[in-house]
Amino acid sequence: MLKVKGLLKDYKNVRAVNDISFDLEEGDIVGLLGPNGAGKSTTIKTIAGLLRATYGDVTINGHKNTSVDAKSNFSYIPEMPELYEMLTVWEHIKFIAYAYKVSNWEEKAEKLLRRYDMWDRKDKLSKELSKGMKQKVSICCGLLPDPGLYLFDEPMIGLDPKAIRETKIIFKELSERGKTIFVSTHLLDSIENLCKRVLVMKSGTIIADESVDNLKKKLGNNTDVSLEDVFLEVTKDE
Ligand SMILES: Nc1ncnc2c1ncn2[C@@H]1O[C@H](COP(=O)(O)OP(=O)(O)OP(=O)(O)O)[C@@H](O)[C@H]1O
Repeated sequence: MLKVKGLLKDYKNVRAVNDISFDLEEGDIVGLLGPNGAGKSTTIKTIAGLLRATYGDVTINGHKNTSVDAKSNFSYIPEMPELYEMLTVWEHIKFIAYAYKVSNWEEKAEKLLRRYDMWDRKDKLSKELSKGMKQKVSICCGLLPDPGLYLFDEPMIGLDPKAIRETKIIFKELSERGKTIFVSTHLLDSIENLCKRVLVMKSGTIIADESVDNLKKKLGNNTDVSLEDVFLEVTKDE
């Protein structure tokens, strides 16, 4: 579904992503972990085509990531929700529905907004929403077109516990329907039981690409070991 080959991204004087390669298959939920500045957001933005790769190839369902065919087959949900201040929640949803030609969109949108406790706020302007509410709208907009691939950058930040739980349930439902989810996060316990596989980045490179179980085994197969323990161990400075 997603193929990343030899991806390298330089900002002026900074090599943010240094020659990374990986593939994601249909139905995968893969976590992208790493300390601050590791290159997670840059990787996701480059896959989404918002940043131009310095080198390397990214394909989505066999199509180059910047092509229209690829763009119609993924949703990118950014770290900071980017909404139009003077549009209401419902107008955002309608905009996405029209842009992606979503059939039966009103019914789907109502279900999504209800799941995120946003139905009663559908006529509010986005500038009147809290940070968490904006995040919920951003997630609903990403979910509405029902693409094959979801790129989530820190989706849980700012969400209340109920919305975090709902998001995890939605991830599972999407995966069961063969959708692919690539999710960066620092909230390790939020994905521990969700992602079978994690990529760990540090200083622009992938230092681990394994199942959570395998990573735990590397720490002695202790059943008390958490993903947080594993993360701190693999990312510690030598
Ligand atoms: N617009 C930019 N211009 C120059 N350097 C940048 C820019 N954006 C990010 N960087 C640098 O690229 C590197 C990777 O940043 P990135 O935001 O991808 O990391 P991250 O893993 O998402 O971090 P965080 O967990 O803090 O969100 C860092 O060294 C950062 O300082």
